[in-house]
Amino acid sequence: MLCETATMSGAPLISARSLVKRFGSGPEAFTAVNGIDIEVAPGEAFGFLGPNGAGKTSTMRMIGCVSPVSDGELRIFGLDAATEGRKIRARMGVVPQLDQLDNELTVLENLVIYGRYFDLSRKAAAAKARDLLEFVQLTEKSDSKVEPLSGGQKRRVSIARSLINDPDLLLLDEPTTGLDPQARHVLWDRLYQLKELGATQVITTHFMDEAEQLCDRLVVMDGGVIVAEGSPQGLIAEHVRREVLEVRFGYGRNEEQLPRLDGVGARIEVLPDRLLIYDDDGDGALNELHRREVVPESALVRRSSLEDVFLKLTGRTLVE
Ligand SMILES: Nc1ncnc2c1ncn2[C@@H]1O[C@H](COP(=O)(O)OP(=O)(O)OP(=O)(O)O)[C@@H](O)[C@H]1O
Repeated sequence: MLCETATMSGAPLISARSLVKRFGSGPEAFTAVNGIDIEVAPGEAFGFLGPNGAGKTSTMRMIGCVSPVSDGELRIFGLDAATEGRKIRARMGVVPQLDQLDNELTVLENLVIYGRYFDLSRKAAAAKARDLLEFVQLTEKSDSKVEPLSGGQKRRVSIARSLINDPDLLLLDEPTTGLDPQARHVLWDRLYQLKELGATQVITTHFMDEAEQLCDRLVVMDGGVIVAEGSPQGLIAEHVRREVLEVRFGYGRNEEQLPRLDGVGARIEVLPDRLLIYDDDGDGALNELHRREVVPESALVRRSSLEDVFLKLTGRTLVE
């Protein structure tokens, strides 16, 4: 097995209480994470979803024990992150937002050298590295330099590298940012496979589809605080209706349609480029538009998503 999750009699793997990250001091101080509480159970895929600047990376860096906690308590594997960072880091795998691979070395060498940091013998590190490259489907690139690899391949090397110490916890910061759709799907597949093998994953993302695909449970962050928490489907059921009818009447001309739409759907959200009409029966809402002889430029019924949850909770879209 690639990852064996620590089972600690049901104790959370990560537990944060009133966690704060402050940058600077005095009147110049900026609070990036403002008193969040989280718990991550062994085997869980846990996500931080939020727009740029929400505080996801700052939180992740505290969990990764590379950025000190400013206030509150953070325990990982039952250990205090403030004092036991070294022990915690030894049991974690980290895939940072930007790949930190050595372009001059081969793919295999990158993994072997990393394994040496964890006191693996060269032979053991090489054997482990080969297993991991097979897992991320890059065996044929083992002896290639990293430099010419595609973004998706580099990401997979980073994932393989993060697993070299058989981590009990894997931290993935924006794992698919900058990748094309096909590379994203390959990566999702590998992460899903890891989860099946029992790995505990903490993922930050500003892609709602990624959060829906990968996370068992997530917190939605905005402005350094948690605005919602639950499973992707649970959050959608709690905060928005099952379906959305998206209609466009022309940029900037959507709001003026509202009087004609009174009573259509359960709730209407106005965006500059479209109206979102939430209802458990999107086709029913569309039929009602037809009955009223309201003819938009375009109309589309889709399933509600985490993007809709975010919009409802903050009044903003995730990617603005
Ligand atoms: N070293 C730092 N010094 C001062 N401010 C910082 C520092 N690092 C982050 N910040 C600020 O803290 C806030 C949260 O940043 P953070 O990187 O945690 O957000 P994020 O949710 O990960 O966003 P992104 O999706 O862009 O990575 C931002 O306003 C950012 O400018």
